Amino acid sequence: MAILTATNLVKKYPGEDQAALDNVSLSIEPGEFTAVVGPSGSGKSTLLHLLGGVDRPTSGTVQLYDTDLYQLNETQLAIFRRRQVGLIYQFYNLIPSLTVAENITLPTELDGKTVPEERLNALLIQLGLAAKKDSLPGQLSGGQQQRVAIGRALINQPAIVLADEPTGNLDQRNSQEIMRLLHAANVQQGQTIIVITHDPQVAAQAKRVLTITDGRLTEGA
Ligand SMILES: Nc1ncnc2c1ncn2[C@@H]1O[C@H](COP(=O)(O)OP(=O)(O)OP(=O)(O)O)[C@@H](O)[C@H]1O
Repeated sequence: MAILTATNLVKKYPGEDQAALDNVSLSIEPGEFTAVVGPSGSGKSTLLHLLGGVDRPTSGTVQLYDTDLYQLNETQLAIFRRRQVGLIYQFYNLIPSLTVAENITLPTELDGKTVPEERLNALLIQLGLAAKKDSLPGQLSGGQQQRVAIGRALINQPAIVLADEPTGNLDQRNSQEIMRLLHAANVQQGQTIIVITHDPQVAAQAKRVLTITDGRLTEGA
């Protein structure tokens, strides 16, 4: 059974004549590792945001397990997203005044829960950030900041991880490290991962590739 099903998704932004997403349907199986490629402006980020409950479609549905995302009200959707969706962005989106540990544990804290110290420490070791636990994002390299963002995305063990150009701002060595961590989450935790990328080397590492052109989705590169 699919973990994520999008049906006839249309997204028209106000004031735009053309739909950013034009009737996109898509089914993702649990544990899939999927890359989404396509030209700039073709609708990749729009699709990712709709799959993750970040924005609302003009029409169409997104179902994660048996929850119809856009039947939820804003509060329900925010809670669902925090628990079930891990989001990773090109420019990390960390909170500058919080330490590495605080950034990573934020989604759990927002749920009124505490991350056990052993789990946090194990994750920091896995991310290669043990020595940076109390550092602020401004004291880290880009690759380190992205690893913090991965920790934050994984801390609640979400059903799906959505990454929008996670390696777009990184050199090849750091890109490889980010991909290694995403693959580890995929293989070891069985997490379902969707990555937007412009990098053919990153797309080549995915089991499935989807292409968006002018808001329309096709299977394959
Ligand atoms: N908030 C918005 N308001 C109006 N138009 C938008 C908005 N966000 C995106 N668009 C438009 O929707 C279309 C798809 O944008 P989107 O960001 O999804 O593309 P993309 O494939 O992710 O591009 P890139 O690879 O450059 O990040 C573009 O024409 C863009 O200008």
